[in-house]
Amino acid sequence: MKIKNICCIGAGYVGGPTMAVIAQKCPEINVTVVDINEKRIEAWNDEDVENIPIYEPGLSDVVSEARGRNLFFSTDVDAAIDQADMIFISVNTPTKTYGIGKGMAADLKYIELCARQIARVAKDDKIVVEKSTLPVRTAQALKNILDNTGNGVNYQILSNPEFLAEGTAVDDLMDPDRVLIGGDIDTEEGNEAVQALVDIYAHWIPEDKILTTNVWSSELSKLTANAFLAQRVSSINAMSELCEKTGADVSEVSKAVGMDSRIGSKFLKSSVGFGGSCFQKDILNLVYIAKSFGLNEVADYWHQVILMNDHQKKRFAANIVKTLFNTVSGKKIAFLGWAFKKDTNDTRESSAIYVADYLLNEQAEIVVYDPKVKKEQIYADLDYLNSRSEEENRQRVTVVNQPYEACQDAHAVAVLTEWDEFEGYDWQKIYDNMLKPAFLFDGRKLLDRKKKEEIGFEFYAIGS
Ligand SMILES: NC(=O)c1ccc[n+]([C@@H]2O[C@H](COP(=O)([O-])OP(=O)(O)OC[C@H]3O[C@@H](n4cnc5c(N)ncnc54)[C@H](O)[C@@H]3O)[C@@H](O)[C@H]2O)c1
Ligand SMILES: O=c1ccn([C@@H]2O[C@H](COP(=O)(O)OP(=O)(O)O[C@H]3O[C@H](CO)[C@@H](O)[C@H](O)[C@H]3O)[C@@H](O)[C@H]2O)c(=O)[nH]1
Repeated sequence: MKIKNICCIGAGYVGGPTMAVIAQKCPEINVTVVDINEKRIEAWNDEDVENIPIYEPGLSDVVSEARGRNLFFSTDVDAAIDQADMIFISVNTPTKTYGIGKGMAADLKYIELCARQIARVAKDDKIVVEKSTLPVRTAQALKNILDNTGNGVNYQILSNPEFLAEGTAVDDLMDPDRVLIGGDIDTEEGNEAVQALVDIYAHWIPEDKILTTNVWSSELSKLTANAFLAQRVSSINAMSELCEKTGADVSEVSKAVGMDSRIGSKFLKSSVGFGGSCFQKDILNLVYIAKSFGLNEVADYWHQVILMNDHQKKRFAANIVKTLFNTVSGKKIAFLGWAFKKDTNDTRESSAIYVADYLLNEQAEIVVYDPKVKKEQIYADLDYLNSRSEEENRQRVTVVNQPYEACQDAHAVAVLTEWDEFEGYDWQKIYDNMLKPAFLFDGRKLLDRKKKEEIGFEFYAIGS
């Protein structure tokens, strides 16, 4: 079966980059990315490709090559569903904020809406691909909705979880460690659908990296991969606190440990805690699934990864207060970085938000500089926590476009994101313009301690 038209519902951090790369690599397939968010679609269609809504290194080049040729962004969801042979669902699946499973389970309302819309519109057979990260066995629910509310057409449901990391999305999509496709591999129709998706990826990915499994293994592998990755960060962060007490240095420990080929060197960088839209949400979802099967020990085991992460953010903030003579009230703290990691404008679950909230509760004044995050986003992140009034957030937090301005007259500077440019700043100039003693807190182990101490900074870095 040859796919001619693809529709992707959801033009976010996954739908946008993933479809741009598929369109670039498969010029004979028309790819239409649709979203109900008009502003987002408008930005994807902006004449100036630098204004697309998602910052990812290399993404604007891919979009400008394919956009208008075989890559389209639209708000006409029905038309795109109608024309497509294959429909990717790439909508958000956040943690539930209400009702049963509040604070733990994945909220599947957007997924269900997509399924109902597909069922209503589709007039011929479709392959529906789960691209969003979903609880294991969601495909069953999708199939039920499609079969029971549809127009009698046949659906094949595939699971094709996305493993890209933000900040490296384009590289990850061009050269992934693997592509995972789950389908109904016990039937001929199921195999045909799986093969149709394999054929798309095979345009640029070696077939030995394209893994096919049953649907449930595929769905669960995505949650498992994120749980393992986040667990490594929490494990090294747990060691960072012990390092600080014992004179060990967590960078040295992680290098020594990571050189064991059985352990490996990646994802052992201690930090002010992991952020991002995925790890916390997906582990909470895993914990909820385990609990719902009565597997309490399994649930508690994974939950500890989150608790450790909460502790890491809190202790970084508490250490700032303690070091600044037990009070930050009225003191100016400069934040370098707000995004949850470098090379992205995404701030979802960024540790910076929680560190700021803690310090604001201690009546600090915060000035933020981030190379890619917009002012409105920073205020929206703080307002979302509902810790204080929106007016107070705007009074006490200032957002500037220049790092030296952020650090001017500050009592302390805190590095919250590992943007490359931070180490290259004129730190002598920053020191000269700060109040003394000038405190520097490195939450990312990015800065050279020796050089900063030579300048005169009182320097604190996670894990040493
Ligand atoms: N962000 C990542 O790095 C990443 C990586 C791998 C997997 N995932 C998973 O991919 C999924 C999407 O994540 P994201 O970061 O792209 O989310 P996102 O919030 O950036 O994008 C989702 C988009 O879906 C749109 N949408 C929601 N309901 C819709 C509907 N009914 N019709 C049309 N559009 C609708 C929203 O308006 C939004 O623009 C999630 O399940 C996430 O867990 C994310
Ligand atoms: O050694 C490390 C590695 C990461 N982090 C932090 O962990 C968070 C997550 O980083 P990363 O995993 O690189 O970014 P994400 O975009 O959240 O990607 C994760 O989540 C995605 C969504 O499910 C998956 O697709 C990816 O495979 C998975 O890496 C960030 O705050 C990082 O700063 C560390 O503190 N130390």
